[in-house]
Amino acid sequence: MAKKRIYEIAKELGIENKVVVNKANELGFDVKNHMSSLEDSQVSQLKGTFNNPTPVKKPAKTDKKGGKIKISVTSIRKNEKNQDDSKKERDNGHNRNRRSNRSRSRQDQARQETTSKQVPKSPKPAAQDLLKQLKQKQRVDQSTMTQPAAETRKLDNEDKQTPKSSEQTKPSQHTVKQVAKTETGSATVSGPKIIKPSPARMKSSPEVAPVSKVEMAKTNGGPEPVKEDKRRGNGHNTRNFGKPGRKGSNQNFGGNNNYAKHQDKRKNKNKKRQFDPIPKKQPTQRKERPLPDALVYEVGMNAQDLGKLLHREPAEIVKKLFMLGVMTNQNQSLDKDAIELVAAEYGIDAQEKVHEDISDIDSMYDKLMDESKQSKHQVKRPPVVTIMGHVDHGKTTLLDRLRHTHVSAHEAGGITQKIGAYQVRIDDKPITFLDTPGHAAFSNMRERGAEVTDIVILVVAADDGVMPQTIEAIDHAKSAKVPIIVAINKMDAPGANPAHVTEQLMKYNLIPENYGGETIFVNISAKTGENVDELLQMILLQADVMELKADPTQKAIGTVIEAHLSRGRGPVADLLVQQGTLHTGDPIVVGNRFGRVRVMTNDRGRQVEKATPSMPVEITGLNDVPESADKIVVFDDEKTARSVGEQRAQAALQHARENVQHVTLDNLFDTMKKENMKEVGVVLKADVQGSAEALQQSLEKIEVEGVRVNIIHAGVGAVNESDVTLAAASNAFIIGFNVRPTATARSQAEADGVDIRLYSIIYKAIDDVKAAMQGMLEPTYEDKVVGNLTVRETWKVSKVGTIAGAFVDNGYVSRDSEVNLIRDGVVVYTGQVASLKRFKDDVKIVKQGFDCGLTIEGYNDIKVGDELEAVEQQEVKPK
Ligand SMILES: Nc1nc2c(ncn2[C@@H]2O[C@H](COP(=O)(O)OP(=O)(O)OP(=O)(O)O)[C@@H](O)[C@H]2O)c(=O)[nH]1
Repeated sequence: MAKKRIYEIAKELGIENKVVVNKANELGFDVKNHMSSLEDSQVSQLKGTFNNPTPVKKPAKTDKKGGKIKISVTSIRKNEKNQDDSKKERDNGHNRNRRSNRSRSRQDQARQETTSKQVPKSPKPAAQDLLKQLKQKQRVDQSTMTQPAAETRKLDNEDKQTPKSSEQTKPSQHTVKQVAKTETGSATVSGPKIIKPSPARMKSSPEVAPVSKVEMAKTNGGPEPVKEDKRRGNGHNTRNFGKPGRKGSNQNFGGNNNYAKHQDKRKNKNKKRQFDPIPKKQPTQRKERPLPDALVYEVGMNAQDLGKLLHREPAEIVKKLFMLGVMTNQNQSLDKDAIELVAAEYGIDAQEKVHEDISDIDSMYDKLMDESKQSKHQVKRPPVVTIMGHVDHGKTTLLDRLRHTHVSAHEAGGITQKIGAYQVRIDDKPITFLDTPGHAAFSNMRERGAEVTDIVILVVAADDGVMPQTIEAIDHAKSAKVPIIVAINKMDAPGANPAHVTEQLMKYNLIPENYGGETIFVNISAKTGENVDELLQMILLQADVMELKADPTQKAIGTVIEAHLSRGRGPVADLLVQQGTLHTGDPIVVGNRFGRVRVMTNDRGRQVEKATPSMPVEITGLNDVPESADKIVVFDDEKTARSVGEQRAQAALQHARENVQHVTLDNLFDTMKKENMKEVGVVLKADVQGSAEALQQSLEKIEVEGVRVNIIHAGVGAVNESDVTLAAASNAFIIGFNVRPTATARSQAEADGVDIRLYSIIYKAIDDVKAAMQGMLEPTYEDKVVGNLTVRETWKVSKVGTIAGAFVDNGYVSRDSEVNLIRDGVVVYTGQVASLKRFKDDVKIVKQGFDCGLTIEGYNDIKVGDELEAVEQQEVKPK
């Protein structure tokens, strides 16, 4: 048999180590401390010296006050814990607890020694009674136990009867513990106090509940009862509970019953986990959603983005890319090739999503226009007509006639609201006329990208024929590829010669049908209304040929014809709906403005709820006045419309700032006042250094009302691009003295709006700058020959004088022109044009290739063959 150490013997005897050591020494054994070991025979001898060979029952504690002895289960458990944990304590080195145990043992022993002298070695009657009660209760509990639990209990008791060391018997840790508890429990029953043996406490007491609920449940084969760990954290330091190696200082191993309970619970819990009959819930299998038909991607997406689109895990995408030779992680942006590889790997198409700039309403307009042209919902729409022609040929008269006869005649009360366009009805078919005659309006609209006109009506006066502006109108219409209907007007006039006009027009490739051409000619009188209906019919015919269609189902797009600010109604825009249908309340962006269609009025002044294609309407509800030719696009919501409008307005403002007008000598005075300038910037270039310096000194001396000249740069040589760039950036102008700008500098200056002034006399430059700063710079004018004429005929008319019948060889002559009369190469006379006529009508201007009749103020000696130079004064900038 192995040797036994003193402390083991002491433990068995329930005596303090020191006492045993002393006794061993008394017996002559070689014992130094509690760690000293003894032979088996020595142990028996030593044990024999103690009167009580069985473990000593400690005397019950006497209550100081009443002398009443209380035995608590807690105390019992504390003691058994002391016993049970002593080994653990050794290992764990919890000296503090050990010290406390030792001191407690010392006290107990001292008490025992005293008590052994005074009282018999048995528990006090009161304590015995209590124990009895306790045991009785336990028996009751035991009898109520389930059969398997009782069996377990029985087994346990059997174990108790055949005590074994914990090392030898290890059927299960729990059982060992229970056995240990049972052994020590009987020895240390007389422990400290407990007030009330609660069932919970009894449960963990070795005598009361050797079998835990867990075990009971296990034996039953049923599921473990729900753990009653409700008190967890109640009065405990829950942080450190049950964490081996992290025992907090507040954990009292020696006497903390709660800790023991907790340990039990933990063990039970672990066992429960180990033997839980309920199978663990399997992780739910993730159902894979089907792949999309196509991968609509944007360059720069990462594996996570693609995972979302493809309904796949990002890791799977990364893996796929890895297999394809693309090393990436989930967050790394992927290029087009990598994304398309992934799509191909999944066997689906890849479509790149092109980012659409919603603020680019011009592109949106074009896109919607194209879409509507492809639409299946297209229906016939009214034609949009512009009337063009030479001055005084009757455009306004025709428009007035149409408006009054064909609009007001059908509407009671006539036109109440004049808007920039109106609809005329013939046989109940509407025609939209733009109410702005002349090619200027047409070309202005075109210049801004607005092509709203379907048909041009070219008005030519039958008594005048083709005139310069007629030709211009033809050119404009042709370049816009808009078909022309010729209306030969003034058929009622005495000198009307439609055949002549037709002949003239044929030169411009406008060939009437009866001459084998395709152009429609209608002879009308805007004044009398003759054939005006026929003209309208011809417009409808032309429209039919053109198959003008639109899709009224889509969102409206249109163009502003005119806009103004109304005092009562705010910004008002006259617009033409070109495709789709515009509804009241639609959120819109118009050019750089935005809003919601508040009130919509048609060309007859009636409020309407919707406007269909080719319908001119007036709308209110915009945040500001738009410009003519601005595009209109409808948005889904007002918020987007607002943000787009604001974005566009901001961009326009930025653009305007970039194109800010630079200071020039001409605007210097105004700019100084407006911008509160303190100095005038000048870039100075001269032929020689001396001139540059002289000019610089003179200019820097100029001071007008506290404003001085600041020479930003002075140098020698031609004005070059960098001078222009510098001047543009510094809002300065350039003075060149005896130098010229280079060709590129000149064009750049024009583009940037930089003023270049060239001088060859110093004082002239200084005077000009001074005068400009004082706002007294006079513009320079120069006589310029604008046309050359040859006198072909002369008439002498009384009271009028001599009328020269002249032909304009080149350029033009106007009513404001001055003429030089040249005879045999000599300027004989210079005077103002007194009157200018074409046939019988006064005209403002006669251009190259036309005859005219003119008189010269104060000069009648005009002869056939005389040459006339038409001269006009034009403002010139020094070169
Ligand atoms: N006899 C006659 N005179 C006409 C006819 N149509 C217009 N006129 C006259 O021609 C002149 C000019 O007519 P407008 O309608 O002002 O001509 P316009 O082309 O609009 O002229 P601008 O506005 O200057 O471009 C006016 O005196 C009209 O009365 C017509 O059919 N017969």
